[in-house]
Amino acid sequence: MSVRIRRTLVIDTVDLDLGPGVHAVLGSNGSGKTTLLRTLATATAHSEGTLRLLDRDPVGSSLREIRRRLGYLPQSFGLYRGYTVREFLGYAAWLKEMPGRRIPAAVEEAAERTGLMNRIDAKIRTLSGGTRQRVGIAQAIVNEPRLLILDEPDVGLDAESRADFLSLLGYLAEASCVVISTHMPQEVHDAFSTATVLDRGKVAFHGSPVEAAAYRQQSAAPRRSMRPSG
Ligand SMILES: Nc1ncnc2c1ncn2[C@@H]1O[C@H](COP(=O)(O)OP(=O)(O)OP(=O)(O)O)[C@@H](O)[C@H]1O
Repeated sequence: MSVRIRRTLVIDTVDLDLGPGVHAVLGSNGSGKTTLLRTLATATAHSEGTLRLLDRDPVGSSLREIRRRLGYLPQSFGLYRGYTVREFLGYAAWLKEMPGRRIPAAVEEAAERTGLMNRIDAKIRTLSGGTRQRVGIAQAIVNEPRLLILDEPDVGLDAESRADFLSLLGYLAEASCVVISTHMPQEVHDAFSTATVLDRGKVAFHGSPVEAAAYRQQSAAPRRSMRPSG
């Protein structure tokens, strides 16, 4: 499938089949990572080819069904600063059309999994940047999504929070397809299921994260040798 924004072909004939697991989308700035993730999250429509999400075409009532089972953390997102964490997560669950009786337990579970229980009744405006990022992750997982799209979720997380986050990803990926755009170090990618490297909107590489690292090193090499010496 391809995605055009205005007239520009931003995603060019990307052909991927992703199942349960953690799938990294890598590439330099402007390569199309955010656009691909927005398309998988149904925030941007694809313009050519076919897109199937959770075995459905993202149109009409199927689109609504996909969104119920989708979690999305955009690169930058708005938080209701006057809400408490509990209120905000409850609102996110309501937007996902979760049954009202299930929402309180789902909110606490998402807060527990993201280490937010001790701040669950704090107003969002009082939270640090890293804690707000955890709220962003919590809102993405509150409905136990089967498709989870995370655009640079580790931004602002300290080393301990990142380690917790990676074990959370491992747990979620047992049953769900997790697609993550990240600038995390290579050794972290090695635990992921696949890595896709985008280059100007095309898939330049798709395979194991270890092979992706070798590919990226190789493709970066000529550029390094072009640096002026001295
Ligand atoms: N709304 C838009 N209008 C015009 N061009 C856009 C728009 N959104 C994205 N683009 C262009 O599409 C290309 C891919 O952008 P995208 O944000 O998807 O890349 P990215 O790989 O996520 O970059 P980064 O790592 O900097 O976040 C860029 O050239 C960008 O300028």
